Amino acid sequence: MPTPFTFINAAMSIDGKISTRQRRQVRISGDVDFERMDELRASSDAVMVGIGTVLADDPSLTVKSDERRAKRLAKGLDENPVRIVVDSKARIPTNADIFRKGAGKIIIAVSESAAFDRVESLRKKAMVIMAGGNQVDLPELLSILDEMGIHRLMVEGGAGLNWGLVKNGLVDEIYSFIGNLIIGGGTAPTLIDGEGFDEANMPTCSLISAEKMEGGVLLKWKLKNA
Ligand SMILES: NC(=O)C1=CN([C@@H]2O[C@H](COP(=O)(O)OP(=O)(O)OC[C@H]3O[C@@H](n4cnc5c(N)ncnc54)[C@H](O)[C@@H]3O)[C@@H](O)[C@H]2O)C=CC1
Ligand SMILES: Nc1nc(O)c(N)c(N[C@@H]2O[C@H](COP(=O)(O)O)[C@@H](O)[C@H]2O)n1
Repeated sequence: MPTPFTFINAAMSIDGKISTRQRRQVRISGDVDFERMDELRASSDAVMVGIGTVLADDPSLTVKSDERRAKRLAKGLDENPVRIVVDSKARIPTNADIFRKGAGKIIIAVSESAAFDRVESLRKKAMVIMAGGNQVDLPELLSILDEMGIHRLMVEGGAGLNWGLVKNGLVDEIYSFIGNLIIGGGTAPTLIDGEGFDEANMPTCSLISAEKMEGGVLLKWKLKNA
């Protein structure tokens, strides 16, 4: 089944953490990296995050630049890409910023384990896609998205969703900005968490580019099996 071209974009510390041990957001990127991220959002059909990121950071996932939103409108697109939250148990608060800020389509992907009344209240706010039994079935979700015309998918974390996608071989490229700080903490989320790969199954990548940026470095990787 075809799936979209899917890339993860994230910012991490020197030691590979993407937030603090309390899951508090850290400003790792500088203005240049935030502009690059905004351009990636504007050029994508959809932007996806996990429910952990929504509960921790309450992102709006909107395109921030007026000019980029205007360019999308001029092309006949919505001003924001489709915003997608992977939320097996339909835990997203109905007053989350994603519902309150920015125009455009919103998709909440849930599983059969989500409570019926939660799903019904979300249907008033967004399109709901049900895929999977206990957890969202990511291969099924991505093939549904592809059928819907979403062919370029930007994933903005967090650590658990990144793992689920990489584990299932659904990621084509990973872009990570490594900022010049150390967060530390054995329980702080890293770029990819989950249970981890056995040595025999670890995916390998080829380096697309390495660029010095704002005291840090932007690495772009292509997954070899993609
Ligand atoms: N520095 C950066 O670039 C970014 C940092 N973050 C940070 O990441 C942290 C959130 O990461 P996590 O807690 O790991 O949450 P997450 O955003 O990765 O969401 C994980 C949740 O997604 C749901 N899910 C449903 N189906 C799944 C599947 N098949 N596979 C995996 N997950 C599935 C599960 O409920 C799971 O707990 C926050 O602290 C946030 O600040 C998030 C985005 C970007
Ligand atoms: N790329 C990047 N750099 C950082 O330094 C960050 N702290 C984050 N965090 C993620 O950015 C998203 C913010 O979205 P909105 O501005 O609310 O649209 C959110 O997903 C954070 O986790 N990213």
